[in-house]
Amino acid sequence: MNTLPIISLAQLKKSSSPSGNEEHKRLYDTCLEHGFFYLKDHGISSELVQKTIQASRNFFQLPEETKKAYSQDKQTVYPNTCRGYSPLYGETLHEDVGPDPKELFDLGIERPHSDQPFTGTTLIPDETVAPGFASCHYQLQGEIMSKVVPHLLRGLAVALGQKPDYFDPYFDEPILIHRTIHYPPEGGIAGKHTDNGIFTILIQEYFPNPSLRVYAKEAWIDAICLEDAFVVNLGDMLQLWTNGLFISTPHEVIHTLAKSRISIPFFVYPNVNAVFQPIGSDEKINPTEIMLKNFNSIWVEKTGGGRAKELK
Ligand SMILES: O=C(O)CCC(=O)C(=O)O
Ligand SMILES: [Fe+2]
Repeated sequence: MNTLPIISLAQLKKSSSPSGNEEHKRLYDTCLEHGFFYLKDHGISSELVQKTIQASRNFFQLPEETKKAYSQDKQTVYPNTCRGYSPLYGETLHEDVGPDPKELFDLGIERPHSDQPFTGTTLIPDETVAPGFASCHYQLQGEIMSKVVPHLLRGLAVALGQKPDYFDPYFDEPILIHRTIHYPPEGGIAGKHTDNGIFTILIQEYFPNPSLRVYAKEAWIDAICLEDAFVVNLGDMLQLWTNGLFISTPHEVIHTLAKSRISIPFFVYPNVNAVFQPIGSDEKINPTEIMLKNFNSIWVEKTGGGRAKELK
């Protein structure tokens, strides 16, 4: 059966040599060929993951008017479509599929408001309204951003033949879209798309049958659930940064099971005012401009996410 590769974060962290180890070589090949992999040995407890999935499930079971008190239009961060609750048929990831039957809540890294996009606080239900929702999510976010993201960035830098700290200056205050999604039973969908950022760390609720599938090596591959492993997929911005070497892979969710499904993707982007030059080019790229265009395409024009327009 065609499956996605498994990469060990602990092995990536072990390397003492500047050119990396066998795991970095496997990561390099994986990023070239699949752009999608499982990440194991990430150091985040499954108890915290399970608690956060359950807290999400409880939030989505609240009455619609309770959830709508935290809608995107109540949020104060610019653009307000990057935070808060979006009901069923809110997001369009592929124009032909149309608005997705799924509901979601977006969090970010809590920072004081500024005139920069994607920067500020989230209006999120407190413990009395949704017990454990904010607290579990922010604890998980803290762990993902300290135990996983910096080490994965370093692993990718070494795999690319760069110094381990190559990406560090661009990610000291990264932008994060931290999302939890609820797919209804027998018909939850996320339309075909690519992710727009550097990479996405995806936690999917465990089910014996897969709902996420990935188009790699000219075939659709099921991203089956592997217990205790996260899914990582590379985004368009890393594809651009590496001049097309590392690939951002199309994927979609078709959830047909009788129980609804929770997933928790963390979409990682560089600092809001970062400017990077794709490897081997003089071009200067502002990631925030790319992000704003993507948000406009998804939420305003409703023409899809990432490179969805190229995917028929
Ligand atoms: O829910 C999933 O498994 C994947 C969701 C996804 O690809 C996305 O929101 O970008
Ligand atoms: Fe995605």
